[in-house]
Amino acid sequence: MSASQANGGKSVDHGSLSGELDEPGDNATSHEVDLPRIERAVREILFAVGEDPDREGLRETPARVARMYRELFSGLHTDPRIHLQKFFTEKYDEMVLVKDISFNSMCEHHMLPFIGKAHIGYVPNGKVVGLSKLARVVEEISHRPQVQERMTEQIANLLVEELGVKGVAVVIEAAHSCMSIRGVRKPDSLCVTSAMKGLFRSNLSSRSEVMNLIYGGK
Ligand SMILES: Nc1nc2c(ncn2[C@@H]2O[C@H](COP(=O)(O)OP(=O)(O)OP(=O)(O)O)[C@@H](O)[C@H]2O)c(=O)[nH]1
Ligand SMILES: [Zn+2]
Repeated sequence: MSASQANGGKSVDHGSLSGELDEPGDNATSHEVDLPRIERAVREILFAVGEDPDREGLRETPARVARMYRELFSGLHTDPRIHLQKFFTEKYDEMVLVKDISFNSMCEHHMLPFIGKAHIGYVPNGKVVGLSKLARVVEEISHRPQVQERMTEQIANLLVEELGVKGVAVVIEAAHSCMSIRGVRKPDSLCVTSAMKGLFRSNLSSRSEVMNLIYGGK
C-alpha cells in the first residue's frame, strides 16, 4: 500500500512546507481529520495489546484519542507562512530575539511527544513581524509528526523566505519521551539543534551574540 493509499488518498509532504495544502494561504482546515478512522485504529490497538476496549474505563478512549490526535497534528492542515505575511516596515536593523517559546511536538519515529523550548533570533531587512507571530509559527510547525532537526530548519527557512531577513538563528532544545520512557531510557537527556542563516552563519561574533543572549545568565 502506498503512503497516499494508507492516508486515504491524501498526499502529505512531510519534508517541506509547500505542497501540503489544498489551497496554500488558507489557514482553515482544508481537509478534516478522519476521526472515525482513528477511533477504529485505536480500538484495534487496544485489542492487540490484550485489552477490552468495551470495558467501562476504555469505552470513550478511542474517541478521546482521535480528538487528541486532531489537536496534536493540527499543523498538518495550516500554513504557518501566513503569520509572517502580516509584517510591517521598520528601520530597525539590530537583532530581535524571542526566546523560551515553549512547544510540544510528536516524534515521527515513535509518535511520542518531545517537549521543549524554541529560541528565534533574526536581523530584519526592513520587514518586522509581531512577536507573537514567531510563536504562532512554532506552534504550527510543531503540531505535525516531526524530527527536531527538520522543525529547526523549517522555522529558519520560513523567516528567510517570507521576511528576507539579513540573518536568522533558531535554537531548539527538547526532551524526547522516546528516549526517556522507553528504549534507551535516558530521562535527563536534552537534544539541542540550531539553524543559522545569513549573517549568523557567516559572522562568528553575531553567532556568539545570539548564543549569549539565549544562554547568558543560565
Ligand atoms: N535525529 C533525531 N532522531 C530522533 C528524533 N526523535 C526520535 N529520534 C530517534 O529516532 C531513532 C529511531 O531509531 P530506530 O532504530 O528506527 O527505532 P528504535 O528501535 O525504536 O530505536 P531506539 O529508540 O534506539 O530503541 C531513535 O534513535 C530515536 O532516538 C529527532 O527529532 N531527531
Ligand atoms: Zn521517537
